[in-house]
Amino acid sequence: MSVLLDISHIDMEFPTPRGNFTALRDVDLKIQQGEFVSLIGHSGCGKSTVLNVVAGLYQATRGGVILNGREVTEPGPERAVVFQNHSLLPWLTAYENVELAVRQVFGKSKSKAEMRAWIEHNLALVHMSHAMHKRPGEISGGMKQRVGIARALAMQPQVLLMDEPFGALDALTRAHMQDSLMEIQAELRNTIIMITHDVDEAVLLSDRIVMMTNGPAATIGEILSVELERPRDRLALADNPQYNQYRAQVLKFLHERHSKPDVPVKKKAAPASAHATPAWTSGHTAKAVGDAA
Ligand SMILES: Nc1ncnc2c1ncn2[C@@H]1O[C@H](COP(=O)(O)OP(=O)(O)OP(=O)(O)O)[C@@H](O)[C@H]1O
Repeated sequence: MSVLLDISHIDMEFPTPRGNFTALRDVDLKIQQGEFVSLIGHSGCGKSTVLNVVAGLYQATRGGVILNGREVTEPGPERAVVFQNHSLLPWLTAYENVELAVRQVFGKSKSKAEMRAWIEHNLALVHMSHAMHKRPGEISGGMKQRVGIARALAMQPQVLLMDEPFGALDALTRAHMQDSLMEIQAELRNTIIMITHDVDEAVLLSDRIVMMTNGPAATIGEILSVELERPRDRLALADNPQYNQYRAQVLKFLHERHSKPDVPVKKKAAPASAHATPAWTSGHTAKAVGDAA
């Protein structure tokens, strides 16, 4: 396997009224084609910042990102993003929401019939064929998130970036979505970077778990390779000693070596320099974070 994505020695500083705040220091990570990588760490450590730099929404202060030999300087459809909260257009059906993205990417290269087949194929992948003509207001939260994932997949991105994609879902729906994502990844061999706070989710889904230290100047503390056979079955894994050992390793990192006292939570504002969220991102970036600044 070859390196698809090279996150090379990234520093990220944000200007604040009290001077520059260093969110990331020397984050360095090489990701292979077809790998599933999770980022885990305490709230406010800088996971979303890493993802936003890869998405091209932020420019790193130092270092950079190379995708397939080309430097990332702005957002692009080869890096589709799925955020925690879907951002479907409420007046369009599920089909039309996916169609919008497909037209942007394939409007010139696919015929109308090819586009229709492609949209239907991607909605089928996330088990949404039965509800593709419904509007977001008529479907559940999990279904909306499925449509967001279908929309991202339909762009055939080289990398799928997921920022807590299942964080807003109830436990059962979340488990279904995790299973669907594993099935899709087994079929398409997508390269995925996913932020999660959920240790079980990280171990279940990942090839590698990247554990981040607390900020300011957060960096990669440890990387755990998860060598559990695929396909993975959540019920069978519950009694698997290796699974439980991986789980314990991540918990130890988070709660012993890099524990964090509770901090007040405040809303994060997008910096003036950040690019506007483009149509190929799903959901929104503004969410509560522990502010270490
Ligand atoms: N636009 C910004 N301007 C100033 N500071 C920012 C900005 N975006 C993030 N930060 C700060 O950078 C640090 C990392 O934030 P980030 O959102 O990347 O953390 P996170 O690990 O994704 O958090 P969470 O798990 O809560 O989503 C935090 O201290 C945050 O307050």
